Amino acid sequence: MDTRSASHIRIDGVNKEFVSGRRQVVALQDIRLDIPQGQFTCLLGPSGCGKSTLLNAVAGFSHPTSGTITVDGVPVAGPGPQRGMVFQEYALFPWMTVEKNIAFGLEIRRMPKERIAATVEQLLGMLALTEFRARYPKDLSGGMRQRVAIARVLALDSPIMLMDEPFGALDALTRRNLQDELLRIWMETKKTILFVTHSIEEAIYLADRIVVMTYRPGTVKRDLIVDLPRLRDPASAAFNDLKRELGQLVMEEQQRHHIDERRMAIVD
Ligand SMILES: Nc1ncnc2c1ncn2[C@@H]1O[C@H](COP(=O)(O)OP(=O)(O)OP(=O)(O)O)[C@@H](O)[C@H]1O
Repeated sequence: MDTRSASHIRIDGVNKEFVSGRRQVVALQDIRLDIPQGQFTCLLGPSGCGKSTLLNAVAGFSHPTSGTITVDGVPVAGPGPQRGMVFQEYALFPWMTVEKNIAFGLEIRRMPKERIAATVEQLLGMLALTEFRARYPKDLSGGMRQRVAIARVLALDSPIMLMDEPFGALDALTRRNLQDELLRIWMETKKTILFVTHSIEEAIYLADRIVVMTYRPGTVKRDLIVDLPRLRDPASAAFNDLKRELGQLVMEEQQRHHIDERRMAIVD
């Protein structure tokens, strides 16, 4: 797979405001992040701190109110082939089989049939889906559906993968299996990954770097490098030290969230 193309993300002074009714929400305020090629970065924080807003802006689905986002120096003006997105809800076509779902993006790109077949074959193997190739999404477990969603993005060979709580709806065991698969794929392909989660453990297990965000306005509260060797052991002392430190930071923001909700209930 070609991973040499564009994949350095630069987020420079990004602000995003939403107006809903009488209220103005500052979802992002002055976000500055430089994400080098091949880095696995997790955006961590409680609900409402702007993680999805930032990811959607990098994807090009929505535009910042001000500031710029570039990929290898080129401003993001909309969705683009170098940025693949995996959502929490597996965005599969229910009327297509597993292999058709994986092939779809390649057919749109008019890739030659033999190359599509070879790519689909490789991905079915990589994600342990070969024996489920003829099934429809409704006949798959949540974990398998998410595997198909990941395979679909990998098929397009985007050098950047944007993942919005992709394992949030899965049970603990399936989640850990998919985390391990994602790590293996990332090590093989060296894609740049920007991954949203509100799970502290998931962030420490996966990331090279964790960016903790504040609740309203969404700013960078802490930006740290995780230098524990992989595969990481959630039972180790170093893992738990970091978990405690991050837990404290996230808790502070969660409390601000609760206070804000109570205040709004009184105002309403
Ligand atoms: N389209 C919108 N219109 C108005 N406000 C919005 C809109 N999208 C997001 N917001 C607000 O912006 C803030 C950030 O939302 P966002 O969804 O990015 O947070 P998040 O950290 O991803 O939370 P979650 O984990 O719940 O998805 C929230 O206060 C949210 O209510």
